Amino acid sequence: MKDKLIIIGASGHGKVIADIAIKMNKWQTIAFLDDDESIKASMGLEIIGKTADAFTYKDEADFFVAIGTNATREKVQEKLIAQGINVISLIHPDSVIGTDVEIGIGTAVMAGVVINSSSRIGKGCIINTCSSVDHDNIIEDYVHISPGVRTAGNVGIGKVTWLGISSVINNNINICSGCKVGAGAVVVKDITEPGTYVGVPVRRVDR
Ligand SMILES: CC(=O)SCCNC(=O)CCNC(=O)[C@H](O)C(C)(C)COP(=O)(O)OP(=O)(O)OC[C@H]1O[C@@H](n2cnc3c(N)ncnc32)[C@H](O)[C@@H]1OP(=O)(O)O
Repeated sequence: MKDKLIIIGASGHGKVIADIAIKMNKWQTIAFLDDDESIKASMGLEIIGKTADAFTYKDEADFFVAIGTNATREKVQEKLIAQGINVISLIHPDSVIGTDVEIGIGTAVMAGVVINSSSRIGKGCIINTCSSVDHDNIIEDYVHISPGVRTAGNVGIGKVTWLGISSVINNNINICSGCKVGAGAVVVKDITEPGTYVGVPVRRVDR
C-alpha cells in the first residue's frame, strides 16, 4: 500500500468513492485524475492530471477507477492492471461483509451495504449504497449493483450487467452478462439473453 491514492474520475460517483477513501483513513493524500480540463478540484481534493497520466504516478500511488459506466470502467481498469499499476478496493467502514466473502480488486462497497456469507464479488464492481447481496451470490467482474438493490440467496450476475436502483432478484436466479435491469424491476426467472429488462416481473424492452 502507498501513501497516496489517485481516483480516476471526479464526478458524483468519484466524490462518493473519495468519501469512502477518506473514511478508511489509510492514505495521507487523495487526488483525482479527470479528462475534463475545466474541473480543477472536487470536494477540496486536487485534480492532478488526466487518465493518460496514470502511469507517471505508478510507483507513488494506489489507484481506483471511479467511472460509473461499466464498460468504460472495465476498459480503464484493465489498462491500469496491464501497466502494473496497483488498483485497490474500497470498502466503506459502515458496510457489513460476511464470513467467506471474496471481493475483487477495484471494487467499491458503499455505505450501508450488506454482503452475506460465501458470496463472490468480482473485480471492478460497484456495490452501491444500501444494497444487499445475500449468501452464495456470484457477482462477476464490472457489475454495478445500484442503491437499494436486493439480491436473494444463490443469485448469479454476469459480467458488466447493471442492476438499476431498488431492483429485486429472487433466490436461485441467474442473469447473464451485458444486461440492464430497470429501476424497481423484479426478476423471477433467469435472464439468458443480453438486453434491457424492466417492470414487475421484468419484460424485455430493447427489441
Ligand atoms: C447513485 C446513482 O445514481 S446509481 C444509478 C441509479 N440509476 C438507475 O438505477 C437508473 C436505472 N435505469 C432505468 O431504469 C432505465 O430506465 C433503463 C436503463 C432500464 C432503460 O433506459 P432506456 O434504455 O433509455 O429506455 P427508455 O427510457 O427508452 O424506456 C424504454 C421503455 O421502458 C420503460 N421503462 C424504462 N425504465 C423503466 C423502469 N425502470 N420501470 C418500468 N418501465 C421502464 C419506458 O417507459 C419505455 O416504455 P415505452 O416504450 O412503453 O414508452
